[in-house]
Amino acid sequence: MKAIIVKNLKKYYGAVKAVDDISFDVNQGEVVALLGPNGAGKTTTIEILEGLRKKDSGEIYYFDRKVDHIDKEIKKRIGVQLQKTAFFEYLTVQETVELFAGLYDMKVDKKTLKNLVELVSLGEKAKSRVKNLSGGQLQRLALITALVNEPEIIFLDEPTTGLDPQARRYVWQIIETLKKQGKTILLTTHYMEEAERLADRVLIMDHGKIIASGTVWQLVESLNMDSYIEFTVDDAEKIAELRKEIDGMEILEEQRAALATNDVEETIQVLLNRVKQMGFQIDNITIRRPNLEDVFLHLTGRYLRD
Ligand SMILES: Nc1ncnc2c1ncn2[C@@H]1O[C@H](COP(=O)(O)OP(=O)(O)OP(=O)(O)O)[C@@H](O)[C@H]1O
Repeated sequence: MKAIIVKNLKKYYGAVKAVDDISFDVNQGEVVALLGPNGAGKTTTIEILEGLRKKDSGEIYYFDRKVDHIDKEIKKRIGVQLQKTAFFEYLTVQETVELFAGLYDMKVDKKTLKNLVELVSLGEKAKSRVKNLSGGQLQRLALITALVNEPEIIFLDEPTTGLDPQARRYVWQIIETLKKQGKTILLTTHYMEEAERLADRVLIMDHGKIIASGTVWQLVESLNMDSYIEFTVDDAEKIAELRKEIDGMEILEEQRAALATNDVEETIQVLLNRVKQMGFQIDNITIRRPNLEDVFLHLTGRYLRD
């Protein structure tokens, strides 16, 4: 049984095709990431599935049942973390969890409450007021609100946006724990590392469309490139000059470039020879495997991180 099936989903805002005829499914127990830049249509998609926005057209199935609107029955089985959650500053963590449980007509007993706050490592903060929490702690509290009703499917809209690397890793560990518990998770992100680390399957979205999907491995394999050579040049003009000379070279930032290749040795030799002839130097040469960023660049000609 599929947890979710989406067929030909559309949502336009005037001329903006926020979601433009997308189809996908999510298996039970699977973690699927909707990966794409700002404005790709990720939030619109997920909020339609949560019942927070109306679709223009298309079909949605939950647990193999076609649903025309997201009814109570479904809402009991899904957990929702919005991109931004507003909390009451003067409530404590514990009171906030109780409040959210109340929205589901549920009362959380002491044990469940303890389990929830400990899952997101807020045990010591249970009696602290929301206004005294850090950004990372608030984000973890927002995660709890998606879990209070013990859902089978969890929607996470950009669960780590704005967090520092350490706080981000913390949230990733929690999501991995939920995955181990067998939860089905659909998350949105514009961080390729997040999709690479958490997702069983990635749906790459751009301009309202799913432009590629598969496991990270499948997506990266589709590039047909073994390696990327990256290097820096201490002069932005020279890097542009070099790009004209070398096929397949991409400028990453002003002074950094990447070159896709299936033959590292030969490509490095060609590169070094050319650079020598042109009379300058390259530094910081690294060789790495292709990643989702390269896939996005290959498909759209743009960088995901921009
Ligand atoms: N309520 C709305 N009214 C008009 N346009 C909207 C509305 N909501 C979203 N859009 C537009 O639809 C497009 C998709 O937006 P959406 O928020 O779904 O993208 P996203 O991929 O989630 O991006 P982000 O990461 O910034 O949230 C954008 O062009 C956005 O401006």
